[in-house]
Amino acid sequence: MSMIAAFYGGKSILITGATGFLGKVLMEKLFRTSPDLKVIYILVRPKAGQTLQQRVFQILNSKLFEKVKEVCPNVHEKIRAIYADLSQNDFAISKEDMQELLSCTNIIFHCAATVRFDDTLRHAVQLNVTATRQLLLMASQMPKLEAFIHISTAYSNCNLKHIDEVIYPCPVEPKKIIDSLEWLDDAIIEEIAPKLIRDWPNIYTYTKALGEMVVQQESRNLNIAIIRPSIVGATWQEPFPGWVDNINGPNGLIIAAGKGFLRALKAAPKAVADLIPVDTVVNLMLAVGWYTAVHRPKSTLVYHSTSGNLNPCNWHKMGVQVLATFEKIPLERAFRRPYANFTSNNFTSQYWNAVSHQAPAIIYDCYLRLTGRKPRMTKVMNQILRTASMLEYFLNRSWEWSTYNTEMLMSELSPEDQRVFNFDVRQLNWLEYIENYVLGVKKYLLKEDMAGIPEAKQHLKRLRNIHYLFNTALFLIVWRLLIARSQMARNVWFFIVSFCYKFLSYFRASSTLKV
Ligand SMILES: CCCCCCCCCCCCCCCCCCCCCCCC(=O)SCCNC(=O)CCNC(=O)[C@H](O)C(C)(C)COP(=O)(O)OP(=O)(O)OC[C@H]1O[C@@H](n2cnc3c(N)ncnc32)[C@H](O)[C@@H]1OP(=O)(O)O
Ligand SMILES: NC(=O)C1=CN([C@@H]2O[C@H](COP(=O)(O)OP(=O)(O)OC[C@H]3O[C@@H](n4cnc5c(N)ncnc54)[C@H](OP(=O)(O)O)[C@@H]3O)[C@@H](O)[C@H]2O)C=CC1
Repeated sequence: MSMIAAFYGGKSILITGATGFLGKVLMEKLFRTSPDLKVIYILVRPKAGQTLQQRVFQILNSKLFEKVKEVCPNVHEKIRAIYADLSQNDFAISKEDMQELLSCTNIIFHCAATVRFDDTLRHAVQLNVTATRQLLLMASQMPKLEAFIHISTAYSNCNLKHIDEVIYPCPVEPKKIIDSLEWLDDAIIEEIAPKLIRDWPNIYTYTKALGEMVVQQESRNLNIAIIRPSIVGATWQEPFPGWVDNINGPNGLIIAAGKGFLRALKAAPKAVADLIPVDTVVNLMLAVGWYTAVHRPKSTLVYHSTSGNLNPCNWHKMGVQVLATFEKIPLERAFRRPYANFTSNNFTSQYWNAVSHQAPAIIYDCYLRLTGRKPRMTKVMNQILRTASMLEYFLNRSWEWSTYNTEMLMSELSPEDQRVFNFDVRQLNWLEYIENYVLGVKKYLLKEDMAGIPEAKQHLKRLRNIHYLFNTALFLIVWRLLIARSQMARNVWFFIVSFCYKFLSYFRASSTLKV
């Protein structure tokens, strides 16, 4: 019997960010392995014209939850959506709901955050810092609380090269920043933001670092742990391989590459691609929840959920495997044939951007204009390039994350728990994982039908022929122009033609002799 699964039985669990990528997989695993848990409270806001109930209904009726319905048929009754907006005071939770949360919660998983790299400092601080402080305050008023698990990111200290499982201090106290945001106006905040974030690459990683500091400062006598995942990718094994549902991180780039929009990337081919499957992160979270509640470590432990030091893969290997999968299972209606060119050189990268991205987009837009349609490719391309440039920082560096606590926890688990809550990334086969990942992007994110693969392959063949035709025509035009204008080009041309003629004559003569 799994000790961890048994631990969550009968428990009331509060999850923030349950409608997000990580949150959904966490709920799924909890319901599947501990169907006898009491209730999962989720803090949700209405979104995109959907009420809380509609949002929950949509999640529970998605493919991700198919297995859950078999083991926990009354899952609808065990999930309690509470209206909350984490950017508001007291999260705008009603008094009754707050009372229930305070008196019943046993475990908190705090996943909610803004993960946009370019969010405003005000909003990112509200979500990633102030909301964490507010939740800790609530936690301190929960008599039944056994553990508070805070989800940070492995990149919260990406201004360092080697990162240990400790909380690093930030140059400016989070409290000072929270206080100053109350009276500074938005224009001034945006002006001082670059000075505040110093050597952090973006507001997201900076505010996640502040969030960790808040956890350390406001922990009181709570049982807290921090988990730092690196780049969270599709599911590895559970509930099925390749599940993914948003375009963050690698997903958007995989689509852009598969559709042939993105054919070159400023990335160091040998840099470590520190991806971690979402189910691995969730298994670690549940194991940490159990360990923190049962063993009550004296201090706040930090756990790295990373792959680089145990089972490294680099961007080159990843790119090659992504392309190999697109050969077998192409995406539909590609703009160009998928191709990957990784370069860390500024000049080469700009060259590829002009030749491989901007020029084809402009040519295609001209074609759209000529055929009476609205041009759109340049806009799409600029958006993709903007996204790629936002991710560049992470694609051109490698970090070393120590994993002592994570490995210690692994050794504390029973063999059964090591199997059910497997977070040993050494067992991950990258080639198989990436293939399933790409397949998952096609099936679950783009919702493309597998029956369309022969047509997609046919389309790629047509694109290849157009490519050859275009290149030949371009070559001939350039050459013709050169010959018309330059004596030297004419000389070279005559030399090549006479050389070919002589070679052919010799070849013909020698083959006649043999006969
Ligand atoms: C040779 C090239 C091909 C290579 C082929 C092989 C592939 C190789 C393997 C794959 C490489 C993978 C590289 C991944 C690198 C990932 C590094 C991530 C680093 C993580 C650090 C920390 C990790 C975390 O802790 S948290 C989660 C990370 N957070 C994010 O990922 C959020 C990032 N996104 C943003 O901040 C914004 O979306 C932003 C700033 C990029 C764009 O904002 P903007 O307001 O301009 O646009 P949006 O409204 O958000 O979107 C507009 C438009 O763009 C599409 N889009 C959004 N994000 C992405 C994306 N990541 N990739 C591609 N496209 C994206 C979005 O769908 C919208 O499209 P519409 O059609 O207009 O709806
Ligand atoms: N994805 C990744 O690669 C990584 C993620 N992480 C961390 O993991 C955690 C989860 O990330 P992930 O699931 O990918 O992110 P998502 O963007 O998928 O999910 C974010 C969640 O936070 C919720 N949220 C955001 N703002 C509010 C608000 N004002 N009120 C209530 N809820 C809000 C969202 O709700 P709604 O659905 O309403 O928007 C959503 O449920 C984050 O803390 C992130 O920093 C760490 C490393 C890597």
